[in-house]
Amino acid sequence: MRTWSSADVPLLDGAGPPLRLYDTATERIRPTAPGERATMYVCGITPYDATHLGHAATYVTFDLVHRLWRDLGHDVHYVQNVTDIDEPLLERAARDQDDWVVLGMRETALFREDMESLRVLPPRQFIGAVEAIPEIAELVGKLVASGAAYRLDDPEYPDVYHDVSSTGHFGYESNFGRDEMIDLSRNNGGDPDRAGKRDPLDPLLWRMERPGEPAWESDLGRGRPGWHVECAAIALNRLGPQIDLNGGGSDLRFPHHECGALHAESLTGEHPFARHYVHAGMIGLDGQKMSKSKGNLVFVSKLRGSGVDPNVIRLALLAGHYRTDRSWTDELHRTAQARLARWREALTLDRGPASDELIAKLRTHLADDLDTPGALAAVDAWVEEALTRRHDDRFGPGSAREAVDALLGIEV
Ligand SMILES: Nc1ncnc2c1ncn2[C@@H]1O[C@H](COS(=O)(=O)NC(=O)[C@@H](N)CS)[C@@H](O)[C@H]1O
Ligand SMILES: [Zn+2]
Repeated sequence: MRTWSSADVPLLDGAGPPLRLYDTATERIRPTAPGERATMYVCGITPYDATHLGHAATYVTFDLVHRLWRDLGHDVHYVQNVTDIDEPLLERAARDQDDWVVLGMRETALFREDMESLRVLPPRQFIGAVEAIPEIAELVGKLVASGAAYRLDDPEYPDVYHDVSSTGHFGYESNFGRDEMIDLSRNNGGDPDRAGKRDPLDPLLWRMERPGEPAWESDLGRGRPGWHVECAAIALNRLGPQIDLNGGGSDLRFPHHECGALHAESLTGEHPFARHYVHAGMIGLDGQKMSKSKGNLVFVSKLRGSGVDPNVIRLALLAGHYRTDRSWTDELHRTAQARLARWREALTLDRGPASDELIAKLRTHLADDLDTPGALAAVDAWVEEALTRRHDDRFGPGSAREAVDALLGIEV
């Protein structure tokens, strides 16, 4: 699937400290120690109701990781999927008498536009679940052959499930207790109550064809893949058996990333699948999580259509820490608007304070688990200095502007 076009990223002199991030599995902030090549798999959208501000906040978060790893000189291999076949998509298409393929394409096109406007750098590969079905089916076939996966003895729909005991590590990624996992599975597309499963938590790998549902030929029989295995296959086949970072919003902590790790580790025998599992907090609207089911969505495209500068949207989302559940409010929007205007005034001066201290502070704050509040405050301080006292460093404003662009993705 076509990815989107990239904003230019200014190259800055020098380098900052290694990027340290909170890892859900080890429950600690640890250095991300990628080699020359840094590998990152971030779960993409299910293409309907795209792109709301929750999606935007999560993709901007991982854009910061992408930009920081580049600033540290790594070759970043970033892969993202599109879940262009799944229950929720089929349901939405049915509700709107839409063709599910057309709906997916339309929303994916809008998502690309929104990502470009927010200056989110594109993944190197942007892969749809449908186009990946052959490789997903192949992975499931290997799990069946290894005995880690099994067929339900349901004569009508002998679906294929993954035995969660097959790696001996199930639960390490999310650190949730069993009851909580059962609950989350039930509320996030799982089927813990289905009769015949070895363990209620066993995730679906392959769903045999149901009347009226899209289905694809495979050695497993006509059907379609489960949700989690699509991300395991797409990541493994492009990034290798172990990756530096598997990311998404915190609602993917369980079951999605736990089951993805199960599928990957069961196939490769390598543990952990990802050295960092990174989860971004939920964006709400006036205190309620922004979600498709609640219908309280604020769309990037609507804000853009009403003349809001995407840099304002990005700056507003950066004002809170990425792991904090937070709300989009008018106050947040207005504050970002004023902040961007003030930054623009100072960063376009032809003389101002020197920038090297600011650049060092930006790198240090962002390397500390993406401390964007600290980073924005550092820019505020430089801007105040530039607008209230005389400085005559000819290169200060220009190089500060390049750093704000390269590291925060904000273009003034
Ligand atoms: N309110 C929200 N705040 C922050 N992130 C959100 C919010 N809602 C969804 N997300 C994140 O946005 C990304 C896309 O969400 S999604 O469209 O529902 N799609 C999926 O979760 C799957 N296609 C992942 S394979 C996910 O990382 C999800 O965790
Ligand atoms: Zn995913």
